[in-house]
Amino acid sequence: MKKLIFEEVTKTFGVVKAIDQLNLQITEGDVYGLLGHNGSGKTTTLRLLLGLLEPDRGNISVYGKHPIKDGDAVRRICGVLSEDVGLYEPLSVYDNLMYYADIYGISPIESNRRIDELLGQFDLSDKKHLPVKGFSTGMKKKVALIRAMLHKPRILLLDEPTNGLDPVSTADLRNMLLELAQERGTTIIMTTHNLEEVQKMCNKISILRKGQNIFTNSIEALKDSSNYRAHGQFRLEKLYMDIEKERAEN
Ligand SMILES: Nc1ncnc2c1ncn2[C@@H]1O[C@H](COP(=O)(O)OP(=O)(O)OP(=O)(O)O)[C@@H](O)[C@H]1O
Repeated sequence: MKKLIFEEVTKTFGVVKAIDQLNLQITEGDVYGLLGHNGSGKTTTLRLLLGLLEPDRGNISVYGKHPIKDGDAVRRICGVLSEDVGLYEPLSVYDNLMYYADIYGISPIESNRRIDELLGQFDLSDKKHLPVKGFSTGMKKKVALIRAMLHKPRILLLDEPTNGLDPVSTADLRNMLLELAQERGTTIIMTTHNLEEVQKMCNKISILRKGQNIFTNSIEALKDSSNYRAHGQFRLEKLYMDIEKERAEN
């Protein structure tokens, strides 16, 4: 099994230590939730993984590749949904997607096939030729998700993927991502504050605090533990609150 590995990684911005001796291991096919308060280092972790930032210390390996030295190769196997969706607003959905398909080096025939397939899955087929400008937040997010998936990446990095999506779209996205992980072995790493969704979607989580990994476990193991139950059911929210409270007291 291929792995994404962070070993004792540190990244500072001036006096701010955004990532502090971070250790993380993510296995191919994991649907991995990166949790933590605002400013705990989640987005910085994703940017380091993509080679968009260089660590001050420590090692990062993405399926055996170095994000800085092998930056292009790493970014080719990654699909990214960033917090700011970054679409060209005056262009249509189709033109936005074709622009990126071309950057990814996908042939026009394959691009058209893939765009139609994904637009269908995201229930956006009838919006194909409309400019993105008038779209709702959730619709723009869907277009950005399609863009991230166009080149069938082996790793999907999703910053707050369900933010702005309605419940039906959230459930559709969850099913689509789980299918990708289970059938294609796509690794999915998501940062989110939506703990209920993490509990439904992820098989493993880490909680970051001040740039450190303060807790890692599988959802399966957590469900078996009796410590984090409310009304007899496992509640990730309870675990999160307990851990944050414990840390704040120490
Ligand atoms: N380019 C930058 N320049 C200066 N400081 C930065 C930069 N990027 C991140 N930081 C700082 O690093 C810390 C971690 O930020 P990061 O964006 O990784 O947190 P986060 O966990 O993603 O937060 P959120 O949940 O709010 O998105 C914060 O203190 C932030 O202010």
